Amino acid sequence: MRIEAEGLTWAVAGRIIVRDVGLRVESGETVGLIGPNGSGKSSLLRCLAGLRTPAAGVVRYDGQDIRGWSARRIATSVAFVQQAAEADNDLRVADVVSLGRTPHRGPWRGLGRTDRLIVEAALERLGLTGLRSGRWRTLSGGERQRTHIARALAQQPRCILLDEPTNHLDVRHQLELMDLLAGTDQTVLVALHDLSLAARYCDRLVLVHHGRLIAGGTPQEVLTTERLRDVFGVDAHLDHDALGNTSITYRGVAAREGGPVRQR
Ligand SMILES: Nc1ncnc2c1ncn2[C@@H]1O[C@H](COP(=O)(O)OP(=O)(O)OP(=O)(O)O)[C@@H](O)[C@H]1O
Repeated sequence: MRIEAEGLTWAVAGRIIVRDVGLRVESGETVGLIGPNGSGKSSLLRCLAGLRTPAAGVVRYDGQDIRGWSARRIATSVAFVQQAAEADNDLRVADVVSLGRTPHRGPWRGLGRTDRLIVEAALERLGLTGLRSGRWRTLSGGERQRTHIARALAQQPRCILLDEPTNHLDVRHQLELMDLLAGTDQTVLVALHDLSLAARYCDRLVLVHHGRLIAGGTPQEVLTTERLRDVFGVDAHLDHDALGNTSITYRGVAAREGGPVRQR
């Protein structure tokens, strides 16, 4: 599914948070959304997931304006894995993942055989089969995060939006998740702070700064020493090899004009 935004603007309490964003993620692409803290990544993802009403502009799924769509209709197309997603404390892992089937069945109907198979497959893909009976309140941060990603997969959306899905994961689980996202046929837009992961796994990156989309393209095109300094405030050395891999060595916080130089 293609997901796009045109002239998208969202404001709260008189402050513009997402400013005139034009973005297009093609069917099957894995696109990384990068930008410093507070630049508007989560807000943009929420607008794209239909959770925020834009002040201006439009969000389209496969060319269709989603204005007026019900939450359920949106959820059959798009799954959103939020940063600090919560779930009822008493639920078991498998129950949380089963919630992903709700848009397809309605809240009060039990799971059918196909639903159960889909839930089992999602548990397995996130390595949660052994934890299926674990209680939510007993899970680690990373286990909760994987559970929410499994719920999103069980939803069988055509597009997955993820907000910092790797922040609680150990290195192996980070790589497994990124492999999964890059390998799926679904359209993926994923906000990431880890620029090396973003460069390694994403087909394209889009860079948000002060609510505006200021750059988009291949990781090699978007990640430059100038942007790392000007947008992220760090001095870094970038190596883009012939195979398209990028390695980033951070040297320190970029010196502010008139400020102290802090380098290691
Ligand atoms: N509901 C809201 N009410 C008031 N301010 C908000 C609201 N949602 C977001 N903001 C503000 O909008 C700005 C962008 O926030 P957002 O969470 O979209 O950024 P982000 O790029 O995802 O940040 P981070 O990388 O820290 O998660 C922040 O200054 C935040 O305080």
